[in-house]
Amino acid sequence: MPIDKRDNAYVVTHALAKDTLSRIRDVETEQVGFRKGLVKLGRICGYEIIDGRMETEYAEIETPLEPTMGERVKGLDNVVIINVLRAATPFVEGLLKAFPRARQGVISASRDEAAGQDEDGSFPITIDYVKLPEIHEEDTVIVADPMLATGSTMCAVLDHVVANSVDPEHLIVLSAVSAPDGLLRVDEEFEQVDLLTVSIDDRLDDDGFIVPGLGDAGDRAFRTT
Ligand SMILES: O=P(O)(O)OC[C@H]1O[C@H](OP(=O)(O)OP(=O)(O)O)[C@H](O)[C@@H]1O
Ligand SMILES: O=c1cc[nH]c(=O)[nH]1
Ligand SMILES: [Mg+2]
Repeated sequence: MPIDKRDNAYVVTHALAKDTLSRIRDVETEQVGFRKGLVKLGRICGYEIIDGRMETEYAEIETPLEPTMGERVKGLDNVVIINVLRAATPFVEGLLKAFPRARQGVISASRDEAAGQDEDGSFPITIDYVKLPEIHEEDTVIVADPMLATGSTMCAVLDHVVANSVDPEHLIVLSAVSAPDGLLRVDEEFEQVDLLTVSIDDRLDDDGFIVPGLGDAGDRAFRTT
């Protein structure tokens, strides 16, 4: 079963997704390996979304030899991918291999870690740039961010995505690693969202980092500290 239901979220259980995540968790995996791993994970997750969330339909096709019935994925042209800068960039590169004709949106969001966490554990989020395509009823919208920790970033992002837009057919929040707190928060604030992740980790540490996690995804992918 490639996608399993766990509490309020769905988990991508493809063996290659688990293998790839284990490789990028490894502290010895340097920038290039880390970034390539995130690209690969995005591609696998894209294929799993097609398999688990989209339908196929029969279509007449003409091979060089004779007409026959084939199957086509419905709605492949109605996919919107939203890239939450910056750590989602390699993840989205992989998703685009599954959805090459996706319309794309970009939201630049970052946790203000210097300001510290509020009493409820959430971070203030700075949003610098928002550019979203028009969202239609028939769309599958995938909001991609490899890390869902406290959920502060994703909730701030979703505020922009749902504002002034119709309810799309699917609104999927896709992450590689999630903390239970973040999944709970997004689920409580946006009940229409389908939460999909490769791993639900144990907990958050005192700095709001996912444990065991993989560290700071943006820093590891962009070689900043
Ligand atoms: O669920 P949260 O507690 O909000 O944490 C998750 C967010 O934190 C990281 O981004 P960061 O702010 O480090 O920015 P970056 O992607 O530019 O590194 C990560 O990429 C998520 O966007
Ligand atoms: O564990 C975490 C939490 C937030 N952002 C990351 O990159 N990693
Ligand atoms: Mg971010």
